[in-house]
Amino acid sequence: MPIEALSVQGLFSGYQGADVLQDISFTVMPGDYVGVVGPNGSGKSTLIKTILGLLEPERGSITLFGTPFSSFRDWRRIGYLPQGLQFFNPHFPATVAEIVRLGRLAGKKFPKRFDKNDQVAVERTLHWMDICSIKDKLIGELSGGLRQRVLLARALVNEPELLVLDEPTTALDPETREHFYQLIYDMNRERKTTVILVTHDTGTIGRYASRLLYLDKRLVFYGGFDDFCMSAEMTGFFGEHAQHVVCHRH
Ligand SMILES: Nc1ncnc2c1ncn2[C@@H]1O[C@H](COP(=O)(O)OP(=O)(O)OP(=O)(O)O)[C@@H](O)[C@H]1O
Repeated sequence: MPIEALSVQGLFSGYQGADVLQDISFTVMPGDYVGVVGPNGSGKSTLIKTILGLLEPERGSITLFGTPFSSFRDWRRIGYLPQGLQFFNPHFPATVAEIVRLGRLAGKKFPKRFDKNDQVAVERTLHWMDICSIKDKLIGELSGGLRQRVLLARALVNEPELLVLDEPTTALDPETREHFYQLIYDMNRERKTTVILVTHDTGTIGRYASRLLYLDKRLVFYGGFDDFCMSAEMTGFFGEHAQHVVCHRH
C-alpha cells in the first residue's frame, strides 16, 4: 500500500480564533488529481494555507508523505502556486530565470546560496516549460499567460511530487487557460505528480481531475467524479443544473 501524499484528519482552522474549516478529513494518494471546489468564502484557500503551514490549525492533524506536519521538513517535495498573482507588481526587477531560481530556495539551509545544481535545475525547468527564449526578460514585461507559466516553472523547479495550485487560471483567457490545464494534466499523467487544484472552473475541472473535493466550510463531498455525478444525494445538494455543470466531462 503506497504512503498517502497527504492526510488531513479532524481539521478545524480559521482566523483570530473563529473556525472557517470544521472537522475536515480526507486523504490524497500519490498520483491523485484532486479538484477543490466550493462557493466563495467556503474555505478553499484556508484549507490550502493550513495544509502548507501558512496558517496554524485550531485542531486536527496533517500528515505529509507519511510524516506528521510538526516534523516535516522536506518542502522541496511540494510545489505551490498561490492565488492572486494576477496582481503581480509589473515593475518587479527580476528576470524569468531569476524568478524560477527563487523556487530553489525552499528547503535550503542557511546561508542560502545558489550552486551549479540550482543552475542545472533552472535550465531544465525553463526547457520543460518551453520558456528558454524569454529567460532574460523581466517578469513584468510578460503577458498574463506567460507570467503564469513562469510562476508555475518556479513551483516545479524542484520536481515536486505534490503540486498545489490555488485558482491558477483566474487571469487567463480561455485558450491559455485550456493550455494551462492540459500542461498540469500531462504532468499528472506522465510524471505521476500529485495535484491539488482549487478552482471555480467547475465545468472544466471535471475533464481533468480524478477526484472532487467539495467544500463548504465542512466537507460536503470527497470522492471520484463518477460517484459524484451518479449520487442522488448530490443532486439534492447542488440542484440538477449545478451537478450537470460539474459532470459535463466532454
Ligand atoms: N486573513 C484573513 N483574516 C480573517 N478572515 C479571513 C482571512 N482570509 C480569509 N478569511 C475569511 O475566511 C473565509 C474563507 O475564506 P477563503 O479565502 O478560505 O475562501 P475561498 O473558498 O478560498 O473563497 P474564494 O472562492 O472567494 O477565493 C471567508 O469568510 C473569508 O472572509
